[in-house]
Amino acid sequence: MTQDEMKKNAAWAALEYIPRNTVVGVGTGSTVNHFIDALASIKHEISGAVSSSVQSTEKLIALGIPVLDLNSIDSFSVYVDGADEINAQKHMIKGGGAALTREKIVAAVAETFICIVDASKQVDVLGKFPLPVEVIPMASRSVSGELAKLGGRPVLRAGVTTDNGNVIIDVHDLQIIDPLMLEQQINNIVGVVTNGIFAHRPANMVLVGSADGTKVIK
Ligand SMILES: O=C(CO)[C@H](O)[C@H](O)COP(=O)(O)O
Repeated sequence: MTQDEMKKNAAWAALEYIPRNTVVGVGTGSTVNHFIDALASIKHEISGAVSSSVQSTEKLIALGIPVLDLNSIDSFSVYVDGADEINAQKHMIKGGGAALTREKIVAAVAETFICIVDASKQVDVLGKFPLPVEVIPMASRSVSGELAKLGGRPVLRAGVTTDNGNVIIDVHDLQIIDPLMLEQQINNIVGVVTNGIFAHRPANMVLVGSADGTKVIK
């Protein structure tokens, strides 16, 4: 079974956890693209979606799923998104698709975060995947200097501008022993919008697609 088939299995398994007649929070990425296909199969049973990126919004609309403004709702029950890495505490690294800030905003409003991944995303210690940090463009040099002081190797992601008009700095060679502390520490650097550690808002449930089926971790 290919990695993409495992992603697809995890994504379709998420349908079982979508309450009907509610708004659904939708993340970004190739796993989520499968989830949007799955969501389209029950589009008449949901009230619409809130989206974490222009990319997901375009796909949702193309498949006939109404996209609501996050500011038009107080809260919603379920947010479904992928991850680049996830540990046993359900802390994640996200932002491989450069959508981390909107993903964190939408996830913050959701009651439940369901993370959909293939088995390769499960790790003991976060940090092998370079940590994405969204940065205001004029601060990229100063922020890189501060990130280097934390022990990482910052690399500006070439040719990428986020949906918010910012740049992404990927921090290589980090061993993230304390995700809660590092998430806060990086967010305190002036010029950082947010970073891709999701520890203060971990997943509540993980659906792991593998060759042996989809495992549910609650
Ligand atoms: O955080 C993300 C986008 O910003 C994605 O969830 C993450 O990169 C995983 O992507 P994929 O499902 O394509 O493996």
